[in-house]
Amino acid sequence: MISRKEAIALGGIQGKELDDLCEYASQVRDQTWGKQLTYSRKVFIPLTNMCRDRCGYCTFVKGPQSPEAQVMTETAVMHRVQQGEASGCREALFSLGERPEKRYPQLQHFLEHHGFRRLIDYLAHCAEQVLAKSTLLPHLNPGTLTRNELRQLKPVSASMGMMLESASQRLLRPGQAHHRCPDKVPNVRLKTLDDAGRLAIPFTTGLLIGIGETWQERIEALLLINALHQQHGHIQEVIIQNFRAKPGTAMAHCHEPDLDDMRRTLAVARLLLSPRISLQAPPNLHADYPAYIRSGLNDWGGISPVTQDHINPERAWPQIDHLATACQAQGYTLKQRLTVYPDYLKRPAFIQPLGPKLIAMSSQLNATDALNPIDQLTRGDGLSHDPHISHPMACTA
Ligand SMILES: O=c1nc2n(C[C@H](O)[C@H](O)[C@H](O)CO)c3cc(O)ccc3cc-2c(=O)[nH]1
Ligand SMILES: C[C@H]1O[C@@H](n2cnc3c(N)ncnc32)[C@H](O)[C@@H]1O
Ligand code: MET
Ligand code: SF4
Repeated sequence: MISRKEAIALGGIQGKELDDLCEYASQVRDQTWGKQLTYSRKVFIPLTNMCRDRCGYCTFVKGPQSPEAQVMTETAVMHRVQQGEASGCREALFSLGERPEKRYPQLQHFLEHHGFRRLIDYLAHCAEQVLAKSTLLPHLNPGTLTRNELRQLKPVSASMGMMLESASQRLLRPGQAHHRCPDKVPNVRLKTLDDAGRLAIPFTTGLLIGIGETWQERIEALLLINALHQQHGHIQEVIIQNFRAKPGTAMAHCHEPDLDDMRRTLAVARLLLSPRISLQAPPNLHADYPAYIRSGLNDWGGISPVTQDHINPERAWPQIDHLATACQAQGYTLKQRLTVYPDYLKRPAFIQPLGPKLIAMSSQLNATDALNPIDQLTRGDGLSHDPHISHPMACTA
């Protein structure tokens, strides 16, 4: 483990020095997580892609005038969930725009038409339906939430998440990634993380790397996350996600972080964060699995046999057997996990009221895993033209 001062001094290291740092981070990972890497088999549910923010890197967001703007109906949600069940998924990842109903009357009308006041109420309802009618566990990623909203969502989810992205205030200035994004104000996001801890919600957070933050700001963000975890014990995983530049966004021409930058950041994250916080990087946003494994991560996050990564739709998921082979070549097995990590199953406050269901699913997963460790995953999605996904205008008649 390293100090803040040491971490800051590691910015820019390369070559042998960087190799040694990564080796140290890998040893620390191995001591806690052993020779096993994990992933969660999931379906992606983009409940709506409308959002009141406009992050400079985001292609997910669509304005109501766009033909791609959508709100998923409950039928569409359940259809996708059933496809996920049939493909061995255990997680329904709800990821959506932030408070779009505050900006767009079309969305308000959709909600009223279906008997809901706020988008969060509709999200809670859909998650409840998933729990009642399927074996998938909801993981909710709707962005910033008040303590009351978190309290409302906890009983209908196994875990929740929200990327801190960055703790840099600078990124709110004109020309920066979070200009005019009220939900990306670092103190607002840190408050959500703190409230989630007070309510004992197993929580995922992380940093988006390469959106204009400095190395020192990255370190400060990791330390803030770790401090909240030391207070509440609720940060189950930290995602280190590399920014990908996308055509049509404000940041289309910005530099993407290079492999050394990601290795350095993963290794320092492993050495700064509490060892029991899972360290995750998505496998579909880069090409070098061995280098990532050798930088100290222990988890690949959610991977879907059914749906695209709707945040990065141009980046296909790897086939699980391919990923498993890459892990094996480095001396690691690949294991499916639930959206909530095993540590929390021993802590009743974190799994109320779903505890018995989660514990049963965890044992069942371990039993199946012993029989059938690797399944084939198909590429792509084929759902982008899902007839059940409605244009909001079509629903507000
Ligand atoms: O497919 C994706 N899954 C994303 N996930 C899902 C994640 O990989 C899994 O659902 C969790 O690992 C479940 O524990 C996120 C979850 C969060 O709580 C916060 C941010 C993300 C970001 C992404 C993402 O960009 N793409
Ligand atoms: C769901 C998460 O996806 C991430 N996200 C959004 N846009 C991009 C991009 N261009 N590249 C990589 N990650 C992105 C953000 O961190 C968001 O919180
Ligand atoms: N809008 C939320 C956020 O940025 C959820 C992920 S992006 C679709 O945190
Ligand atoms: S990243 Fe999330 S908050 Fe930002 S514009 Fe996209 S959907 Fe909205």
